[in-house]
Amino acid sequence: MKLGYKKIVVKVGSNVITQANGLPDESRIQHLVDQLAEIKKQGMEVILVSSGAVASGRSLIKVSEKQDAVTTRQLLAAIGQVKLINTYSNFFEPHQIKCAQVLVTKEDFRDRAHYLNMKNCMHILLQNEVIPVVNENDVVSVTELMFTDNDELAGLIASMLNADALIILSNVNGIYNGDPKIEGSAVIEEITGSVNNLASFIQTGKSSFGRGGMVTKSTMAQKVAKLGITVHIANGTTDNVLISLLNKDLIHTRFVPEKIKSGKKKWIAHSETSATGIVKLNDGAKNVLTSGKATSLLPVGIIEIQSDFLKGDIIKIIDESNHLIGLGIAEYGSDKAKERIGQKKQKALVHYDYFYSAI
Ligand SMILES: Nc1ncnc2c1ncn2[C@@H]1O[C@H](COP(=O)(O)OP(=O)(O)O)[C@@H](O)[C@H]1O
Ligand SMILES: N[C@@H](CCC(=O)OP(=O)(O)O)C(=O)O
Repeated sequence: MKLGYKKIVVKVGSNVITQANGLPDESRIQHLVDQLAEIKKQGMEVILVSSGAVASGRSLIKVSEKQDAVTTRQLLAAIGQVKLINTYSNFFEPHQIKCAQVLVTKEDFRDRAHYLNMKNCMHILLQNEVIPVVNENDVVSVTELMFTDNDELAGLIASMLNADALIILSNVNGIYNGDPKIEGSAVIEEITGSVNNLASFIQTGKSSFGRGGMVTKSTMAQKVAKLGITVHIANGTTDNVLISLLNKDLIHTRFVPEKIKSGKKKWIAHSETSATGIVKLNDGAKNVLTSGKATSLLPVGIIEIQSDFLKGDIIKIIDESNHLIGLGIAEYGSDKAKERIGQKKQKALVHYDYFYSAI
């Protein structure tokens, strides 16, 4: 295959594997499995992030209209995930490939011990030639505990496993420069760096069974590409989509990766929600820190500690206008940091190796 990746994460959206009538599209699932098996046989490590539990559940049980949305989703996902994983398992079997169910929550990425347990488990599955099939644990992840959607989850998995590429399969050919339904809109084939006006192209509506929509897909894709992982958004309903994409024979959107960041930086990049402290910098410090050079955050550039933290905590670093500059791990607590505000020749609050620039 022309794209010489060694490890890829493939995310399949609900729409790709659900028919218009809401029932699972088994022939589509089988076709995707056949392609994944082919890719694996070529020597690539494959991790699948698949949505579709709720949609599968809908085909198995009729839910009372009186039931609220949260419990309905729990019920459908709990029943549907069994069917979803069985369908994958049955389709992988003729290829002599085993798949494994990995259900995760946001909490598993926040807690470093959980994170490392999950990472070790994934490694052992891959070492044993098993394809992990990952989904959110929708039974316990409700309301604010949920991922924005499985695109966010796929981005986290790709970062955690240092994948070469993340392939997001949706029901459109990629990100269009206008409404995909309107004639004249075309697929943006390559996106480099942070494109400020990207969101303006995207309609806020989502496809019928999806959760996050294209806006969250593009935000996540830019963040993941910044960590050094190529992100592709392509149409999962196109025949042979994965094989064509990997052979550079498909029109779709590709996010060009930046320089590869370390595993620790990748974890920090996705840890904004678990940050405790908030540290405000002056413009001079902001410029140095975001210049791309290896520089640590020194107390001389700090103008305010807005929220307390302990040594080892993730802290948010903001500029004078309160915009996020980056995230880092504190080398000491906020008590010491407060004493050192604006002072020269003090130990760095965040070492360069543990700083992730969000700009
Ligand atoms: N500029 C755009 N380019 C591509 N798709 C867009 C754009 N604006 C809005 N969309 C919508 O985003 C949808 C895909 O997102 P989503 O519903 O989250 O899918 P999935 O279930 O695959 O995660 C498309 O079906 C499309 O209608
Ligand atoms: N975990 C849910 C999927 C939620 C989700 O993000 O869906 P999608 O936007 O189609 O990728 C399920 O399996 O039904």
